[in-house]
Amino acid sequence: MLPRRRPPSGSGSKGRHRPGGGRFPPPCPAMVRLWRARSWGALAGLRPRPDKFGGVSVDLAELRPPLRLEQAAFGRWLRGAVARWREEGRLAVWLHVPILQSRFAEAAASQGFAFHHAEEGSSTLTLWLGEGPSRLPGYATHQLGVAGAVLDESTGKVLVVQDRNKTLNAWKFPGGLSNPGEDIGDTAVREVFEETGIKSEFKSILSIRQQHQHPGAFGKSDMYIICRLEPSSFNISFCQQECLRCEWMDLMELVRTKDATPITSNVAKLLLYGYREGFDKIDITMREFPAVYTGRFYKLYHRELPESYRNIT
Ligand SMILES: NC(=O)C1=CN([C@@H]2O[C@H](COP(=O)(O)OP(=O)(O)OC[C@H]3O[C@@H](n4cnc5c(N)ncnc54)[C@H](O)[C@@H]3O)[C@@H](O)[C@H]2O)C=CC1
Ligand SMILES: [Mg+2]
Repeated sequence: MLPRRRPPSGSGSKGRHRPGGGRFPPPCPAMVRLWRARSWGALAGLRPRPDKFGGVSVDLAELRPPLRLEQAAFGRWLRGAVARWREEGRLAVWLHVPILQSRFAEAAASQGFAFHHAEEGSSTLTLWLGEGPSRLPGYATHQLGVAGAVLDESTGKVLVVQDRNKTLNAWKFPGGLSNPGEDIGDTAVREVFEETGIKSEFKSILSIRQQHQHPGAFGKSDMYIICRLEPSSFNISFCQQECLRCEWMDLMELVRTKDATPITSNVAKLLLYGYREGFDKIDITMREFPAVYTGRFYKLYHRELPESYRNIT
């Protein structure tokens, strides 16, 4: 059960008597609102936090015992809190619900909240309180897959695989899904190693494909990047679970074969062009810069920029 809500001090029109006999003047409405905002949170152990966009965020992981809070009691608390935030002109409510408290998501949904996203241990629901349709940003829109076109320049051969779990056995570059927080080049190198046993180094990005409503991305959009990699080992030891075949194939043969996915054929032609005429014709290279706000570094991918242009101030 939620502890009962106490009326704010000074509620009612006359103020109240103190034990010492003195009288408080009735607090101004702003003070009452502030008090209510604090005590509504405190009552449940919650600390609703305003954000810089005019919203308020509530994390149910902060709920203090009794943990066996009834759904109905939570629903009453939420209804009152939302009414107050609406009065205050808040634009949105973000409600973070630990997975074991999911019964509260049902209570929130019945008051108009909808899922924004879910991670392993919690879900986040939102309610838009502003005018017109919600302007809240959505969650992740794409998944990212990265493959490596590993070219052995001394032989003109490129590393290709056929997936085991596909109905069509077409040649493609080894690759797979990026891990959270993983750099593009690191995904390419890792996936190539996991699937083929070949070690390699990231050189550049060759192509980016964007495909919407991708079945393998749970209906979300799929971004598929193919990188150019340089091999540093050559003995294939491929993953039997993921791959049916794996080999070093002559680049010209890959360009000509009918047994390759269209994207593989196109990128093979691009790679052949770079191999013959210079990789600077095809490479989207990477430079690293310090990020201004976070104190971290980011990677910027772009076509080669001549020194004379880089140094323009
Ligand atoms: N046109 C092309 O050459 C191809 C491009 N791609 C792109 O590559 C990326 C993904 O590469 P992958 O090699 O598929 O990823 P991946 O190398 O990370 O492997 C994903 C693994 O998850 C397994 N898997 C997928 N769905 C599953 C499910 N529902 N239940 C259990 N296991 C499941 C797969 O069998 C596979 O072993 C995507 O961006 C995709 O668009 C994938 C295949 C062909
Ligand atoms: Mg794969």
